[in-house]
Amino acid sequence: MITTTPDALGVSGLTAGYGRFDVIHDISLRVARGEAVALLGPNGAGKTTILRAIMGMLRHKHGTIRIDANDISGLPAHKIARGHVALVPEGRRLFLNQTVEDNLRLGGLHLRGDRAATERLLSSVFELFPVVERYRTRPATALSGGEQQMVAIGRMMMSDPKLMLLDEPSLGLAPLAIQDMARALITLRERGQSILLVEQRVDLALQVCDRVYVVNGGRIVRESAASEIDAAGRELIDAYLG
Ligand SMILES: Nc1ncnc2c1ncn2[C@@H]1O[C@H](COP(=O)(O)OP(=O)(O)OP(=O)(O)O)[C@@H](O)[C@H]1O
Repeated sequence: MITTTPDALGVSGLTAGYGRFDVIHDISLRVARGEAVALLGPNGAGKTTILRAIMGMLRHKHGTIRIDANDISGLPAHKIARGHVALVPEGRRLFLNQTVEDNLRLGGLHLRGDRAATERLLSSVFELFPVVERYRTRPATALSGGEQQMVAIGRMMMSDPKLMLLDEPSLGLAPLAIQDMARALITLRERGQSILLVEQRVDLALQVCDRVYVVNGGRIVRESAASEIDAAGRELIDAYLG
């Protein structure tokens, strides 16, 4: 008997927008289990809107969203966040006056005090980001942008999600911090984490991801395996990104 593993994410025919205006149209995409996939596209293309619709933060008009074969299309955002999907939003949104550790523990609230599970997840964050462990008692505001991004990714890891969504994690970071973050994402993927990454930096997306979708004008206009993107393909993507 052939058994197929369900995709971590399957989006089909998704149309959504703000008020009466549709911003994304008939979006279909998938992230296989353990795969890292990028959404590339210019400003205003609709990438963040796709992430918001997946998270249930935005009601969609048409289409279905499946996580691990479960249809989550109608679920409210707080149910989708609970163990299904975690989002690192653009700008990170940490509680800057709280300690690094408190920010991380907030990501594990759904564990409802299960100490063993919380400590296991905290250890895996500290293993990936030793600097986060070193600064665990400091207020988040005392950390650099790159370190704060690590805390934001760590907070997402604390919810042990089936799928991680990241919205432009490289934004505003220095080149060295971007490289650190890329390495962390590659390690997460190697650990089997499924990832959907919104990026404007094509080099970062190709370094981290197995596949890319190009979004333009609210539609998917191209899909490629990262390994198949040669110089000409790269030029085409750069042209879309302006
Ligand atoms: N809350 C909102 N209300 C109305 N329109 C919105 C809202 N948020 C975004 N839009 C519009 O939806 C379109 C897509 O925006 P979106 O943020 O999804 O694009 P993006 O590809 O993520 O771009 P960026 O890289 O600039 O974040 C834009 O035209 C934007 O002006």
